[in-house]
Amino acid sequence: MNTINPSTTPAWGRLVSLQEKYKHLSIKSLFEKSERFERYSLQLEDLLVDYSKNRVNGEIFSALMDLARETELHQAIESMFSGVAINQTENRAVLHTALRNRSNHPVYVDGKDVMPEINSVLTQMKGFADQIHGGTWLGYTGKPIKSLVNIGIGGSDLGPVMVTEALKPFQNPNLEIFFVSNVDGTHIAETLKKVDPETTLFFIASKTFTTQETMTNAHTARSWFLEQAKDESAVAKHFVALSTNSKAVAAFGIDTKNMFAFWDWVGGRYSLWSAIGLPIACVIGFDKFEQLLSGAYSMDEHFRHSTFERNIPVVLAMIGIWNTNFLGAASEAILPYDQYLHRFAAYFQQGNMESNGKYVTRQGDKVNYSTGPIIWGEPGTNGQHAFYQLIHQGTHLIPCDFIAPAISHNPIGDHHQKLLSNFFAQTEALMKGKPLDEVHAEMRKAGKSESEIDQVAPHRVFEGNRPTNSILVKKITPYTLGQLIAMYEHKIFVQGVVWNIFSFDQWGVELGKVLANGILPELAGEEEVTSHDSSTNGLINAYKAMRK
Ligand SMILES: O=P(O)(O)OC[C@H]1O[C@@H](O)[C@@H](O)[C@@H](O)[C@@H]1O
Repeated sequence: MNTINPSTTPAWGRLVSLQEKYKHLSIKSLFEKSERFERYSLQLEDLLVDYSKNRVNGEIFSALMDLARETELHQAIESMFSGVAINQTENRAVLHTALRNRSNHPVYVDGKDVMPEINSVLTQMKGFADQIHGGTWLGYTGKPIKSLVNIGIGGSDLGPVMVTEALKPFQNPNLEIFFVSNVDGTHIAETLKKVDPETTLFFIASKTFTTQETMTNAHTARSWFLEQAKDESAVAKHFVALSTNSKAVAAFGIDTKNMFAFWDWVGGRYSLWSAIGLPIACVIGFDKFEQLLSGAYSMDEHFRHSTFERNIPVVLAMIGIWNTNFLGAASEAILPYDQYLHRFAAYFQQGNMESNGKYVTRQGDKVNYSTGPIIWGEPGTNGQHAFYQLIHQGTHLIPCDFIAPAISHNPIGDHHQKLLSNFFAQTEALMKGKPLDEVHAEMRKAGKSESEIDQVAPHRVFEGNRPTNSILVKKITPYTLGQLIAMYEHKIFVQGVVWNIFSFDQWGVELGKVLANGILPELAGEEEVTSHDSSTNGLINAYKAMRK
């Protein structure tokens, strides 16, 4: 990977001047040109991305595209797809795209084509998913599996949770799925209350198979299971492992023939396309899982081969960079107008923040510009009645992505039209705002007194000019969901390339883990702890006193 500091490129310099030149640029005024929507929207099959409601004009857009070129994005894209070890701090390739490479053309890592291994795990997954989905995999007392429990955390949890929720309309009604991630005993305890050991299958999902939370929950699940089954040999019918670590899987007591492998070149937060996706394949069926892969593949092809100006992930990423680095936005909201997508923002909170929450450049210095934004969001319309106040009238600039399907899986009465009327109205409102004279006129019309108008009118003003993207898909299907996920994955990738950071490691999660491991034995006895600063000592000792 190159080590170009984006802030030293000519394009960045131009963007700095453009920011000054267009500091009063109003999005509304950009719409005086009638072809704005046609020029500033892109379509890939049934996915439409409208980025016209951004504070971006032709000059800014072309400087952003130049910035992508000057930071050698094209070479970086090729390096990722072709298996170069671009995750340099871990010396690994980054090949979630190979997992969904439906062309099956060879992809080489260290001179070896990885496609045969990928295909062989997919075949193994199909064999297993068909039995679970078809009700022919039987538990130790001969009953079909009804309940699936995925035990995993971070990337080994969020993807399968998000996708199984998003694709609930495609779920086999004979199966129910649960996810246990938190080491808080409540999570596993409440889940185990709902399932029967005779008809439950546990997926122990962990890339490393060493993660404290997952191993703790897995051991608890195993003990709970054996209390009833009383026979170690029954474990094989009820526990499977999704991991890269066959030794640790065997040591846990799961037969490696019940292990579904993946590889170190699959990042945790990019792993739902790998064996980590097995629970998805079980509940929606393997054919639908393949459609999810195909959707992602279609976005991969679009991303790899489209010119930057017509490239959806590139355009979204560069507009995000404009908002972050030139307009000063510190966060981005993802707002799906689809209840099934209720975990979508949480999924990309990890995807984005673990990937691009970095202040060290690829050459090891501190960056002199902002990097990854804070990602958050909830489904519309719920968010409208909660936090949109701040998006409309707060002091922070919060660029938002609005996502909606044209066709609902639940076309009841006029629910969907009401939902979508809000989807359309919000981006319009955020752009147009409402000036003081309009508020005055409205209040006068409503017969308000002049003193009331003076007092209240300023509070009813919306300054508008708040940037949004609108993403409309025909329907949420495995295919379109695959496209949407891959679109955001590549957006994150592009931004990491431009920001000159390493997007595929996550050293920032380590320190807390190490300190917790040191504290754990200190919590065992009654003696006073003195090994930390006075706050940490004070808290630990207060905890010990309280638990007596
Ligand atoms: O899949 P395992 O190895 O259990 O890791 C689970 C998660 O752990 C966290 O600390 C992060 O590193 C995540 O990226 C990862 O997805």
